[in-house]
Amino acid sequence: MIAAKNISYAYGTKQVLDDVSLSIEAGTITAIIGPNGAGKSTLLNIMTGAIEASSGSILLDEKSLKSFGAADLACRRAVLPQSSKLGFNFTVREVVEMGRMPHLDRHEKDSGVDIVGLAMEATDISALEERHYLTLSGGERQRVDLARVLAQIWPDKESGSTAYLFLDEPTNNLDISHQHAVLEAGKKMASQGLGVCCVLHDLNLALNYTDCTLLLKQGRVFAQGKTEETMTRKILGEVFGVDVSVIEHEGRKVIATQPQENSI
Ligand SMILES: Nc1ncnc2c1ncn2[C@@H]1O[C@H](COP(=O)(O)OP(=O)(O)OP(=O)(O)O)[C@@H](O)[C@H]1O
Repeated sequence: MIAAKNISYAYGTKQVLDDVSLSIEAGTITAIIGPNGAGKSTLLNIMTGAIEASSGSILLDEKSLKSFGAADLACRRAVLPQSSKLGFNFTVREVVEMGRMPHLDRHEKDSGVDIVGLAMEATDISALEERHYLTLSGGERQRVDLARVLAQIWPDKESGSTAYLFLDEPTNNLDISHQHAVLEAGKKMASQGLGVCCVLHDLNLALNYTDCTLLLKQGRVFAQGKTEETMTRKILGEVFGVDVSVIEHEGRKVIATQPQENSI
């Protein structure tokens, strides 16, 4: 389990997280949702060790995240940031291969499994393998970045330890079919034992694909628990200031929204 315990954080004098706790369990997919500026990305950055909390702690298998070296941590958790910072013109395969770099000096046994190829298949980019990353569209780049982080923590039965996947708005720039494909890939990784945590703005994707949800409002936990129990008309209405209906349609739950008067 990776757990954030009583996390608070301020940028200078601006308090953006206040006493937030969240556990990501192996085999589950968790959504972090909330309005713009609620602190979702900041929480993700703290949980992955990119920034340090002002107070509180992050525990990975009950040990402080700070006690893990960079190489060990890279094999235990992968992070898809909101936007890629890759500036060099590598090919798609080279970018995805970068995800395997943390494993190279761990004397990884050559199992004959082409993890890079599998990660490309999972994100539907195999046909782009030889293309140069900087020539791709925004959505294609997003899928290549996802393949790179999937390759980084691809389920490995022999390692014996759980890995965690953190995705910050992974459906940005993606068409509807690839949005579902990304969440399917996340669910599949969870079903293979990983713990997955995604910041999502699309409430329908969160409702239909995730097991647990944390709703943040102005840096505080407004609600958390099983997705079907937290993503209710009342709670979503209070968090987002919109009128929400949760309806069943052909076996799926659908969230329909309309603005409340003076909602912003
Ligand atoms: N480097 C920074 N310096 C100062 N304030 C920051 C910095 N980064 C983020 N903030 C502020 O912290 C608050 C939380 O930001 P954060 O990016 O965590 O929100 P978010 O919930 O992920 O928002 P969004 O849905 O818009 O991506 C916002 O008010 C933001 O303006």
